[in-house]
Amino acid sequence: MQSVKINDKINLKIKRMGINGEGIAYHEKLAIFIENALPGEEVEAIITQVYDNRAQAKVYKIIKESDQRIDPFCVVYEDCGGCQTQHFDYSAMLDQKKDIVTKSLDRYIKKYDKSVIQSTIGMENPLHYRNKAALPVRKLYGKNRFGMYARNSSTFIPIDDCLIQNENVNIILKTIIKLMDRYDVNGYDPKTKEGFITSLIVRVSEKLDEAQVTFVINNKIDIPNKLIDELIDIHPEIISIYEAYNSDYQKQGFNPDSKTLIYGKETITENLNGHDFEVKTDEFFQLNTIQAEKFYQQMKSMANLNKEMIVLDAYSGVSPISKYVYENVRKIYIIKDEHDSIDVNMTNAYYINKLSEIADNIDVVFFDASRTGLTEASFLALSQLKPKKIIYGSCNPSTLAKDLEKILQTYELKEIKPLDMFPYTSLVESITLLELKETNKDIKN
Ligand SMILES: C[S@@+](CC[C@H](N)C(=O)[O-])C[C@H]1O[C@@H](n2cnc3c(N)ncnc32)[C@H](O)[C@@H]1O
Repeated sequence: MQSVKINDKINLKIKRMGINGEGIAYHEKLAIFIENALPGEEVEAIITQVYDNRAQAKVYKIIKESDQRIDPFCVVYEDCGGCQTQHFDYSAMLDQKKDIVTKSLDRYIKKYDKSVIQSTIGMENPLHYRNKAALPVRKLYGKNRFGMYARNSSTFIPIDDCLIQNENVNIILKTIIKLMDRYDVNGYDPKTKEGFITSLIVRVSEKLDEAQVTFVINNKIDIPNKLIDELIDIHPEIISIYEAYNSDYQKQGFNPDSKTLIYGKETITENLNGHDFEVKTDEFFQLNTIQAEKFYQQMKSMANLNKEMIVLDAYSGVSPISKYVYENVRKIYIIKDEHDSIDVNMTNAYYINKLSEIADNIDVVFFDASRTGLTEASFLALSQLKPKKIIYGSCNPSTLAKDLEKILQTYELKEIKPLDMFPYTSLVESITLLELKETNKDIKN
């Protein structure tokens, strides 16, 4: 039996922020997650859900307000699920991101030196940073609209603009919607089941001013040529247009095999610190161009490379890490996903599918895994290759901490640098430096 039940009203002191941006308080040792409450605040909260090990609540009244509470800058912030921390001072949020990393490690790792966790690398101007939007489209009251989903729900919230998206992404989205109205190409209407465009994906390259558009449809149709012609006439920077299929209008994304190029090139080019990247619509590319440059530079500098070293880029994607480091090392092994294209310019790069293809001692392994953390193959790589250093780029402090619990049996934790890749959200990116313990070096030799 829990100490609270649904609809109970209780006073709570918020101790810290959770990984989804909620305030966390304790009531008779039960953790309660309170949406929109900030660390340091005292609130009267209404319990909305009770689970075995936690409860959820919403703020009924703020009794003591945090000095760091600010007015959100977006009119749909309360409804939209895109941002979670617009009501919190930006620099205070950078401190919270460091704290989120610390609390995640505390859960999994018994003893470590907390001073290894550095301050969060933030943005000078944290607006308009997203270089890509993938937004649902609906026909509402006779008009096409793009929008977002409400927090924790599939309710469509129409928007006209988004202050965290690149400004040209907003402008292109608005042009497409206007042309959809003009040419009677309609967003899906779940009530009438009419219309067929379920979402729009717009990606821009900020350095080279190119743009890519993907129409996601739930029915095989052809987007009229006159719509495409007018779109590229208004926006000559759009050099790549795809159509892709997804039968479930509530799900983001699409089946990569269903995509068809309907105009221009397969890729757009972005440049980070002098390195060009060709990106297809379904390929991973960091969403925040300014922070991506800092992220890769940081990974490189933490590795402290020299021309004698042999390194491994284990989750390479379009190979940003390899491009940043290949000129500073003797040889680089790159593990690619089957769909990723190979860059022929890196003459000391060896593309491999399996670890058994590595014929050298590896000095440094770069991991830049997905949110789910390292795969079994990565742990196998560590136990077989025993690299002297690991540079682990993570976008999820929970899976990072879980992985570190295992890695720290043989490696020493030297440094963690959180980085704000997604301002005004609770997401935390970080880079961790680990070094092989002396005792394990002996075993290898
Ligand atoms: C966070 S992204 C990083 C990609 C790249 N390092 C970058 O910075 O753009 C993770 C990448 O890991 C790839 N990936 C996921 N699971 C993988 C696996 N089992 N083997 C190889 N690559 C994988 C994904 O395709 C994706 O490109």
